[in-house]
Amino acid sequence: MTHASFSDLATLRQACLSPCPADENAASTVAAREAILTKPAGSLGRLEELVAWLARWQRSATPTLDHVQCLVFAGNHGVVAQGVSAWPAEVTALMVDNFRHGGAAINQLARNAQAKLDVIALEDLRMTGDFTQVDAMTPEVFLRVVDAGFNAVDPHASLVCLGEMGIGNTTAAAAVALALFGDDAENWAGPGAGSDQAGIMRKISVLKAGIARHRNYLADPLEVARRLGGHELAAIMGAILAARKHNIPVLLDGFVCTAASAPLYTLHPDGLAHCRIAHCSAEPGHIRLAEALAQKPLLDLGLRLGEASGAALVVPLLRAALACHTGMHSFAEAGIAS
Ligand SMILES: Cc1cc2ncn([C@H]3O[C@H](COP(=O)(O)O)[C@@H](O)[C@H]3O)c2cc1C
Ligand SMILES: O=C(O)c1cccnc1
Repeated sequence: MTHASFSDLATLRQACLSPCPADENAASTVAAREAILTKPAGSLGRLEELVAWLARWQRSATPTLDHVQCLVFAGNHGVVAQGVSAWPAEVTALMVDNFRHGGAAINQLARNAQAKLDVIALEDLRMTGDFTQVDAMTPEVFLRVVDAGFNAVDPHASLVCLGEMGIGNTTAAAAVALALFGDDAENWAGPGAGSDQAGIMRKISVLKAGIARHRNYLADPLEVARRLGGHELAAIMGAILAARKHNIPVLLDGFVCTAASAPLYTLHPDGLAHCRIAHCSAEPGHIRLAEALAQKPLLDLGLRLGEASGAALVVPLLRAALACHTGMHSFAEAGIAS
């Protein structure tokens, strides 16, 4: 039995508007040690910044990666009825089974990262409402899935990798991005899991119809998430809030995961400071979305999968960064005049 964390939208909004501050002391202790290690200053590039980021959000000058949790949320989307995915909605449940039997890409990548994989199927994989016709979620369902995401985070994790599975969710993600950041629907619509040009054109029409239908409510990022998003996207938002509360840094995966996180940034500019975008998805809107969140994705490998695959791939990189930081000798220890 999980406990309810957000009893109403006002409580959730308050949590989003008051993210706890970083531990800058831990980050500066790490930076001070970085400066005396046997290398030219700054020569490990972003690896140095990543160790400081871990320290800042774990609130420890000696960050660890002992307990890495990969958390994949699954949900189904009513908007699939509009022909926006190359795949039928049934594939969501089949992939959840595949995750449970160890057969998906994320099973291999999580094991490779020495991470625990938790898969949460939301609302028994019932569909959201088709956002061209109705709200994707009622306030009750929205709060329930945000809660499910919040409660899925292991409070003892050293790092959480977030990801998703949900046929049709690149359309929900694009709708959220379009509502929050504007621009043309064409710039947020991509092939997702393999839509052809005709499928992308349908997606663009669906995005425009969704924005038109909900236009009077889109100034509020929580309404954007509730009306246009999805169960797994809302759960990702809840997980990000929980991670902040439990001092856990977060790796966001690709386009869908980043779009899910975006309402927290528009509600508070510091709301995603404990999160890093792990990689730049091949989904064309992702780089634009990362820029809107003032982030630079860590890897760019042309992945377009989701499932937390890109996030899990960054874990070995973080282990490498930590190994240098903790294992290297100082100039004094090595007898090198600096
Ligand atoms: C077999 C399979 C495995 C997947 N794993 C992740 N996705 C990814 O593709 C889906 C989104 O694309 P769209 O919006 O075009 O439906 C999501 O489930 C996402 O996680 C998959 C998709 C498929 C088909
Ligand atoms: O980057 C993503 O999140 C993505 C891309 C394609 C399909 N599903 C997810």
